[in-house]
Amino acid sequence: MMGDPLAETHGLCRSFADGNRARLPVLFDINCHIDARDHIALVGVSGSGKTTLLHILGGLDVPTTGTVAWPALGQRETLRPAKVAFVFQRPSLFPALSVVQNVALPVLLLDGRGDAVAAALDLLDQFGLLDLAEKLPEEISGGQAQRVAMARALITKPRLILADEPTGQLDSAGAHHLLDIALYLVGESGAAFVLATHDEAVAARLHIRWSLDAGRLSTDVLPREAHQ
Ligand SMILES: Nc1ncnc2c1ncn2[C@@H]1O[C@H](COP(=O)(O)OP(=O)(O)OP(=O)(O)O)[C@@H](O)[C@H]1O
Repeated sequence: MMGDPLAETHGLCRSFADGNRARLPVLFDINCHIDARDHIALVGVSGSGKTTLLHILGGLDVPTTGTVAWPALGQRETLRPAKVAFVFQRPSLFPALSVVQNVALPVLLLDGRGDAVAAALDLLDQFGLLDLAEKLPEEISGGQAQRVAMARALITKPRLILADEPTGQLDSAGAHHLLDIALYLVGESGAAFVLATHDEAVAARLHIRWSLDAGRLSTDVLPREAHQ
């Protein structure tokens, strides 16, 4: 039997002030849930609300009306970085820290465990980035930085990973390579994985498809075997 969902929303709406006292509606009446082992592609044209929805599901933003909750994970304040990890669309590595320090950081912040660096090196190795371990973020390419950010998201073995266009700066082979490793690692841990993307070939590898069209969500679940 399926346990409690990791995340769920009911009647979620989000609007932003547009500077003119009017509200700009971005998400309308979103009802969705995420279970363990769900692999979800979140698709939609630019401006359709993908980042806004991911931020709310990650507890980084709150709905204007309606609800979001994490029944299997607990209160919003306790989600990150141990239970929910986020891969941001824009570069998010700390510029003063080396690649390996960036990847180890979430574990160091959590409990200062002595094996954080070893775990970070192991993950970098799996992503084919070991040679870059001692480099600073400014010394690596945008695509390499996206792979480092994905490694950093996975280091705490979170139950839910929310990734905002993590393959946007990679060529097709690089995008599929990143997905190969990420899907292997989330498959091992049983985590759920939500990936916003414009790339149909990337989206087609995930068995659940969420489409946002001008802030409205439709979902489509396909047989898992046909994917990956
Ligand atoms: N903090 C904010 N204040 C005002 N408007 C915002 C804010 N954040 C997002 N928006 C608006 O909400 C809409 C949806 O933005 P969002 O970034 O969620 O779209 P997206 O689907 O992720 O786009 P892209 O694919 O280009 O990243 C856009 O019109 C954007 O301008």
